[in-house]
Amino acid sequence: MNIEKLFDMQRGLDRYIEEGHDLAGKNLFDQKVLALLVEIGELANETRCFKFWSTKGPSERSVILEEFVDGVHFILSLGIMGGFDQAKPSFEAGNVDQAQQFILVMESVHAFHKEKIKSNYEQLMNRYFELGDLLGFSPDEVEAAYIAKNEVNYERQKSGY
Ligand SMILES: O=c1ccn([C@H]2C[C@H](O)[C@@H](COP(=O)(O)OP(=O)(O)OP(=O)(O)O)O2)c(=O)[nH]1
Repeated sequence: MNIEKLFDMQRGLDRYIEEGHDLAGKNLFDQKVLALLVEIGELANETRCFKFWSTKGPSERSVILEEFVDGVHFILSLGIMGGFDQAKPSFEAGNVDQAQQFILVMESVHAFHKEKIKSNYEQLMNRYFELGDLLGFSPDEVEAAYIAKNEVNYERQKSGY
């Protein structure tokens, strides 16, 4: 995965969205942190990994991957805002299950929100990409899905979404 390229694409999209909504220069940190938490919740819902009370299976892989890369967008965006866009993720998950990894990711979001420092950002990025590994996505698949969704995001902005 070419993470520098994804940071560049994210920078362009963020600028485009902010200019289009007259938000240039506005501090959107809290909104982006909440957006990321919501995306993580939506992702967990699609995997159904915590629904021990149900026999229904997860959503289609492509649906889960698209939710996953929505979160990638907000993680990159937060890294750009904080000046941490040199970060490089690790991809290998530890010995935890999906539900545990979701909780680790959410804890990292809160830690980064409390203290906007490089080590907290790196932990968040690593844990999120490790979650992708646990969900069965390769770095190249994540990159391709990110690029596709980035394009969709431009189209949605252009169509007044
Ligand atoms: O400053 C921003 C704001 C948004 N996005 C992207 C991230 C994500 O890929 C998408 C927002 O998520 P989604 O497509 O789920 O939008 P929604 O408004 O929640 O969609 P829906 O109404 O379909 O649930 O916009 C950015 O990259 N930068």
